[in-house]
Amino acid sequence: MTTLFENLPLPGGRGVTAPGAALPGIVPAGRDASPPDGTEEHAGELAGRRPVASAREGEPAHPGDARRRPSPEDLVEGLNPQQRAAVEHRGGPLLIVAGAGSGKTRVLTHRIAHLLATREARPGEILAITFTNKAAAEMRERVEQLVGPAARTMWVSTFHSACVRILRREHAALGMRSSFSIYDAADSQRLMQLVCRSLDLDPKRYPPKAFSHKVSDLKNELIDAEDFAATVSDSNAFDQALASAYRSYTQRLQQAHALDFDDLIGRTVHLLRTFPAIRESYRRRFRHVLVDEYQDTNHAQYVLVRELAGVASEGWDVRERAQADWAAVDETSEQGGAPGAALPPAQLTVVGDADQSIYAFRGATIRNILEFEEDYPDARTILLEQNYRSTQNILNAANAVIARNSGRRAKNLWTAEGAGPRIVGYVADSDHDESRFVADEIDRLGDSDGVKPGDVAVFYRTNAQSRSLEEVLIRAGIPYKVVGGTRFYERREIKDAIAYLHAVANPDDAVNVRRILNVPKRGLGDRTEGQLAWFAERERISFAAAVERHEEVGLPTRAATAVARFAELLAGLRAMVDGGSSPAEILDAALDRSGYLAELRASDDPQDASRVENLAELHAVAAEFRDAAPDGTLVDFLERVSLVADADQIPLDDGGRGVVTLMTVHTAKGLEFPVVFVTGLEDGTFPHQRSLADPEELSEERRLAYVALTRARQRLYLTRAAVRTSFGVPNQLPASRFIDDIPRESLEWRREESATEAMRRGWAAGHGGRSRGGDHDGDGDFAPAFGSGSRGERGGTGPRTRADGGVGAGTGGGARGVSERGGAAADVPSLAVGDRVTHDSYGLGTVVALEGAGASSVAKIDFGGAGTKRLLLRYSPVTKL
Ligand SMILES: Nc1ncnc2c1ncn2[C@@H]1O[C@H](COP(=O)(O)OP(=O)(O)OP(=O)(O)O)[C@@H](O)[C@H]1O
Ligand SMILES: [Mg+2]
Repeated sequence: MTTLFENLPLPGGRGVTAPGAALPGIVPAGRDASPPDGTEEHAGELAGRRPVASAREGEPAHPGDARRRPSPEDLVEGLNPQQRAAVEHRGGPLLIVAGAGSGKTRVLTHRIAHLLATREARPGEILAITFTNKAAAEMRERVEQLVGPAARTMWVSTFHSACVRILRREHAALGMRSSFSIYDAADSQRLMQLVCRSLDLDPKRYPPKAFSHKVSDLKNELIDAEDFAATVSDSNAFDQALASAYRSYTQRLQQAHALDFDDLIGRTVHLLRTFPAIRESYRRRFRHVLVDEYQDTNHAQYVLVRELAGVASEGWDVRERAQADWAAVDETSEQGGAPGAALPPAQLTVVGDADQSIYAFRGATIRNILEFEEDYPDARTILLEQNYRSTQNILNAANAVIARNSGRRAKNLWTAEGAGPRIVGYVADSDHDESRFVADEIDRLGDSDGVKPGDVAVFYRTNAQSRSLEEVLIRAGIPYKVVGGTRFYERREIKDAIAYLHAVANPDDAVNVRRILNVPKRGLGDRTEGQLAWFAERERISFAAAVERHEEVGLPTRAATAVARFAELLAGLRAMVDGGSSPAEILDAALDRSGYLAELRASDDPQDASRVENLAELHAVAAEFRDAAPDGTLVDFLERVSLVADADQIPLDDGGRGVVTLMTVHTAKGLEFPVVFVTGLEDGTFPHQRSLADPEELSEERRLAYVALTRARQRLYLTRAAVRTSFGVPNQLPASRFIDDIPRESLEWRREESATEAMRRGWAAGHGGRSRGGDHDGDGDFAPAFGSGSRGERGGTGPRTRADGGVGAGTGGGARGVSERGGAAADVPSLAVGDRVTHDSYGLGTVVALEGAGASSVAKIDFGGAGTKRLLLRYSPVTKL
């Protein structure tokens, strides 16, 4: 078969490239071998249930797999006594709490293998939950290595993937289509925007984005629109607006046959709570529920686990549990799974580390781990204290940083690895200088110690920090990969292409149909869209149905013709679905027949060329899907791409040397690397600016720092920039308070800002500063003044220029706060929000926000037609009117 992309080299020269290529952890819906609902295989499972030892006799051997299966004894070999106890524990719920790198994930994997090797469980009875699809694939692979291909029928997945699987099976009970769409965060924000617009809400007072977050928080607490509306007081205008937006948002999702990410969990909880027979069937199926990274579960996920596993009534005798388990299962199977049958709870194993809870902003609550014992009174808790990942110096640093959080269980991680090299600290002049140090050091380690790029990870607090690292790595010729950032699936062309597929798979998906109505341009503007939307509302039909019935809408001729062609296009693509075409073929047809690809190809904008490449990459993902799942439907494919988490973009090993991984600390959870650079260790960067005044947020930042430091196995670098440019504005930031906590003897400064340097810089700022007059908007960059200028000048070649008059009185000595020395503050116009100003190039504007003080004051100014700009006032020709 020929494809549209035949003549295009695929990016990276490989058949399938990293984004989405691995897409592990999700099996296409309906393709799972073992339905949980008491039919077919499952019924057989129950009927064939015999005492433990003979349970698997009838299982087919795996020809061609001649490796000796490890014995249960092999599986606990090399584990320490606590790890071993955790692997061998049977009966009541088990909580494993332990610091980073103590083998929690390893214990979970070995525990699964052990249950299988002792024949106490069949693979189909195991549900293991991990935090990312990548972690799921890794765990499945490791179990497979240990016990062979039987592992394939286990459910190892993320919460979201497991819920999608359940919902696709049980959709009928909830009155949903099995082909429901899944809206990611961007989709749901778009929908919220539409909702707010149609409710005529002033976006300044009621920002749709904030509403999206609030709705997500409510859903994580399992509070639906009606529940919420009932709690809102008449006098609270904000909450009232939120309540109506929430209600309308919920309706729109339903009309679109779509679920957002939070719904995946919430609807599954609702399903299990509302239909006892369905709940029982899953409880009968999953006799072992294991959850990794339990500290990051939110309330909805917590309830989900409880619903799936069940809770023992008080006084349940743990020792009798195993026996009762079999008896009860036999009983229920005879009753055909009647609700209310006395089924003992599944064996629940959760592992986590309260010190690594870093998702409070998504509603994760440490409470789930701290109070596990209260919630599960017969739970056993096992602590692991030996760390197998890092050197003692790294652990000393991590222990010291986390020790300052209050209200935690003290832990004392130790390692038999020895002290290892000391942690290296580096104070750079600027963010570019910092990046350069990282690149130089990676090079040096390669030459002197044979460290491969794939051994190295560079972490930062926020995605925006990756850009200067990228620039420097590209120049240094060091292969790297950014995980997160502008994610592949968030690129415009990829979202457009996927919107086409959604529109084809699910005609009721209004958001996606509307997204592509005029993409590529068909001369269908807001007016036509509005007319169609209005018609849909009046007729109580979907937007796509309105497109089909366009003749009745009363559109002007030109628009009518264009809409007719659009309707034809969608109908043709839908016919391909019915005709059994693969997602890859449908994708090709959509991009071809719509003219989307042709338009990009005809363009001479270089960005459009890379868009074509990205689409080729998406085609490669679809083609790979076709090869892996020849019967996979369009819905299956969309499900797979919707659920790719950031952490799944970590590249596959490239020719054995790998590539440097750049990622945020959040994404790094659970991973480990021989060499780790933690960059941007400044108060205001990491810890994040907005956490500085809030003790709870600061505690979370501290946990984040603990996660960052504990990813390192052998070498750890901590770097900071004395001046960091963010959003085009240079800021002078003091050292991160986390650095101060690290024991001196574990840390060696490769370059520390000396007092003389600080003084010299003070002199430079006072006497040799840049002339005034430049301006900087949010998209601009200070690189000419800072980045490239300071690059390569390390070692102090003369005075350096500074835009920010504040200098280092405190930067080396640990004093906090931005100094305002330098005499420039007087030049800064004093502004207030709402002031009218004039700017030499942008004209008239209104101040909408202010940040910083004195020489580092930044104003956000709305210049109407010229857009909203963020300006460093000291360098901007702004005059107050
Ligand atoms: N008993 C052991 N013997 C040898 N290596 C071990 C042992 N236990 C764990 N390890 C190794 O230590 C490293 C850390 O283990 P693992 O990733 O399971 O820790 P973790 O507690 O899950 O960490 P995190 O909190 O970061 O998720 C891994 O490389 C693992 O293979
Ligand atoms: Mg782990």
